[in-house]
Amino acid sequence: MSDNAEVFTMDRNLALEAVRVTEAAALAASRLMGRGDEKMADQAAVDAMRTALNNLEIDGTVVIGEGERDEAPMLFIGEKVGRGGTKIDIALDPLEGTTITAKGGQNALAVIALASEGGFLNAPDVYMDKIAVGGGLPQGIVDLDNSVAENLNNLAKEKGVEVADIVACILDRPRHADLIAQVRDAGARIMLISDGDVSGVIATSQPTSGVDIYMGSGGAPEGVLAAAALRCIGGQIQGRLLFRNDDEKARAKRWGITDLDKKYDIMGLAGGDVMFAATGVTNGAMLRGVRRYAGGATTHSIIMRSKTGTVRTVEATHDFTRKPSGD
Ligand SMILES: O=P(O)(O)OC[C@H]1O[C@](O)(COP(=O)(O)O)[C@@H](O)[C@@H]1O
Ligand SMILES: [Mn+2]
Repeated sequence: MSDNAEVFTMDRNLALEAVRVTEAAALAASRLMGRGDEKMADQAAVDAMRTALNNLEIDGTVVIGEGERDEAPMLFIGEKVGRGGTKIDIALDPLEGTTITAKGGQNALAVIALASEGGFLNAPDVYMDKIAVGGGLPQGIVDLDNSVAENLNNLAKEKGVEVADIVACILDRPRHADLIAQVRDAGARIMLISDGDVSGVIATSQPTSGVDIYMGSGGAPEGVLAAAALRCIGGQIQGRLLFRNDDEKARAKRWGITDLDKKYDIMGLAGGDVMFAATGVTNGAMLRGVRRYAGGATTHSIIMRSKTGTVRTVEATHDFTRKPSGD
């Protein structure tokens, strides 16, 4: 983290501006819900998010984006966005849940997080092993280096419940077969999700979601975004990058990561002053999806800041007859 990040405070109004950015991406992606074309839905979200971002009075740098310049024509890592102003680092996922959207499933989001310069881990697009729990629990109650059973038992004890009452949210992937078996052996319950672990991690901090712990590997960029959300809403997350080959290791090194086995805590993933905004694309546990009707649409968003812990939900009505682009 740069020295700047320690002393720098983001303009709080920026949080309210950020929601326009996720609203625009969600509105665009939602038009393609259930159309079976992930790429088209993603591209629509990317285009809309980029246009909205470039309207903000910031000197923004995309730190977590759509990929490296050669593979992502827009919102690539290192891309400068905004009309000029405060220096801000940006982590974004214009469509978190491309497959969900293509199938019209649950919990697709348009997501952005802002940090003071240097706040985010420059995570390459590799997998990350993650563990997360909600707020109000003692620091270190779960740890990536503990066994699955140990984590579940400690969490149950702290929450004053049986292990059988604990629900672990895990991405439904063959790579998680062993993890799932260990959770079952420990006696806990499981909620398997098809995609969308930003939403899965945030669910740990929401009592109504029924999720107590998130476990397993997903995208590293999504780990950074989820950490930003938990910084604001409360909760703990740890992440460790997972590399499948030398090329992925080389990528990490290119972004200045020297210790490839490092276990990152929440501040290591998203430090300094952080803001997080998300708009529902499809219906989910936290947010309703975009609803479209003649001449307009409604969006449902959440915006939050680490500095104050204020969490706002914003319901917006968009009139396409007056604002055709929906931005
Ligand atoms: O599908 P994989 O390769 O297991 O990757 C998991 C990652 O993909 C997602 O499910 C969906 O992400 P995208 O829609 O942005 O591609 C993330 O939530 C998760 O971190
Ligand atoms: Mn994603």
